[in-house]
Amino acid sequence: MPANERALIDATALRQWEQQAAQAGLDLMARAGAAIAHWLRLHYPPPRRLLFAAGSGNNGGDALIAARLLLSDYAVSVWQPQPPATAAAQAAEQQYLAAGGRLDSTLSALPPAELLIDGLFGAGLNRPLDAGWQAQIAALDALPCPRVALDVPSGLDAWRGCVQGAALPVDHTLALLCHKPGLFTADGRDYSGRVELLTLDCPPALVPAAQGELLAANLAPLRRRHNSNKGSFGSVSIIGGCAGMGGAALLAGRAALALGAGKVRIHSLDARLSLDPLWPELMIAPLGNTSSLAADEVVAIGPGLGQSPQAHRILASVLAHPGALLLDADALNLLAGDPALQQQLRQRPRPAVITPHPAEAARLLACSTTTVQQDRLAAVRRLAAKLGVIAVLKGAGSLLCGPDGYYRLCTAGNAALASAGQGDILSGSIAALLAQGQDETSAAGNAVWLHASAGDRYLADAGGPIGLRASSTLPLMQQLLNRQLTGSIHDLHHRKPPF
Ligand SMILES: NC(=O)C1=CN([C@@H]2O[C@H](COP(=O)(O)OP(=O)(O)OC[C@H]3O[C@@H](n4cnc5c(N)ncnc54)[C@H](O)[C@@H]3O)[C@@H](O)[C@H]2O)[C@@H](O)CC1
Ligand SMILES: Nc1ncnc2c1ncn2[C@@H]1O[C@H](COP(=O)(O)OP(=O)(O)O)[C@@H](O)[C@H]1O
Ligand SMILES: [K+]
Repeated sequence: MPANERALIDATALRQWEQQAAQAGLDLMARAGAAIAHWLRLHYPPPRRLLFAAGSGNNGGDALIAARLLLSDYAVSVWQPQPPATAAAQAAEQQYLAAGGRLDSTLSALPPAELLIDGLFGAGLNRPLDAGWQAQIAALDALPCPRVALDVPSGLDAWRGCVQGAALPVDHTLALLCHKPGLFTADGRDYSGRVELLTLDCPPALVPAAQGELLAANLAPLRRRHNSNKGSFGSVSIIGGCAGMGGAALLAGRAALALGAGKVRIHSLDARLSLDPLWPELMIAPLGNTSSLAADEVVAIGPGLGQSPQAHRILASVLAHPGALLLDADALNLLAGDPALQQQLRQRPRPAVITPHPAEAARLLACSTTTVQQDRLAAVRRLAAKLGVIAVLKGAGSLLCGPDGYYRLCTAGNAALASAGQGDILSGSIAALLAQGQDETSAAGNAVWLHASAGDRYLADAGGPIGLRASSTLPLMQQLLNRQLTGSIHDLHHRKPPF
């Protein structure tokens, strides 16, 4: 996807964009209606019985314009529960009626349709749907035909990805002008189906600066020269693995090795953990003091760390590590409980990476997990600003954000990754990419993408999301990474790839 099509624009900037386009004489609703009609002709060619649901806002206006353009070739019905409330939607209604279209306010009175086009609510949904609307959504949901949402599935918050009372799950969503983050995070993926962007060919001069983007991987910088050795790919120290939680540190360590770190050492809080028999390449040492850490090594602290006084002490001293630093799991829980540690983190010259899941994020922000999940973007921005870090808010539609508020949203991944130990895999993977010289933003973004995409590969191969163990994610990630690099390696040698 080209970079400009990955842009994410906040609600306020989108409104301004809309106004500036209107001032420049661009009729965005006409363009949206035409693009929607074109898309429908291509994907659901005539003859067909189409049912448009047209709401009172501009989302309904888009539906009415598309309906008018398709009147001649399709059997078109329009369900309009309320009259249009904006001037643009009123004009669209007039044109539709003038072209011979019919409107109906009773859904049950309409003939059965072969395709439902949902233009009830779009990006302007601004409060939860009441019981009456929820019943209308349920009635639409009961229709036995495929559905296409215009801009956003009705009832889904375009910006936060939360269902507002009820939402209509669809097969396709046609995002208009730009992608909306709510299509991909929180509940978004469960409702939006396959998302396609209709850019409406807006002249680049009118396009505002983006506040975020859909995450894309850039793994080419990880390609390797023949003339390299393990020292070329950095060292990682994983600090964690207290009694009963050694597996977390081992998973993180294995991930760091699998994703290409030159050397990986686990500093375990449990002296009994001295060897990983399946991965003997991992060096395991009991936790000494942090003076044994080299300044240029990558430190990942947290997997299986526990919250003992010893864990607290080691975290306090590791925050002074001058090299790259990643905090996960119990390191984040300790951080949440101690403002002095937070202050230390903020003062680091080199910003750390933190990888909270929603419950850890809630502890760090002193709010509930529900509050985090109701506005994941606001939460990740607050975390990054409050702690001066690169924050990764994990979960469906992982979000990455730096202290400047610019964010990236991962559209890959699925519930196959909702299994124990996957967070440890992600931590070790980020550490591996940091060790190979990627900066914090790139390492976190690339590792999140590889991890989520490995989950998608599993889903496709296994036919479903059940049964992916954290350990089994590693070979999938390794393969994805190597395949991404292959092109660059062959470019390097000016040879045609053999496959
Ligand atoms: N942003 C843009 O530049 C463009 C926007 N367009 C369309 O315009 C849409 C946004 O239009 P609007 O801002 O008019 O908003 P919508 O059409 O999404 O709907 C808002 C209307 O529903 C009402 N409403 C909101 N929440 C409600 C609730 N819970 N219960 C009952 N009523 C509720 C509002 O008061 C308003 O009347 C986009 O989604 C897109 O389809 C396109 O026409 C093209 C370009
Ligand atoms: N439903 C989901 N969709 C996409 N990614 C998910 C989903 N559930 C979990 N993940 C990913 O799996 C990982 C789980 O991490 P975490 O919750 O810390 O697990 P653990 O504590 O068991 O290691 C994160 O990278 C998260 O983004
Ligand atoms: K809609």
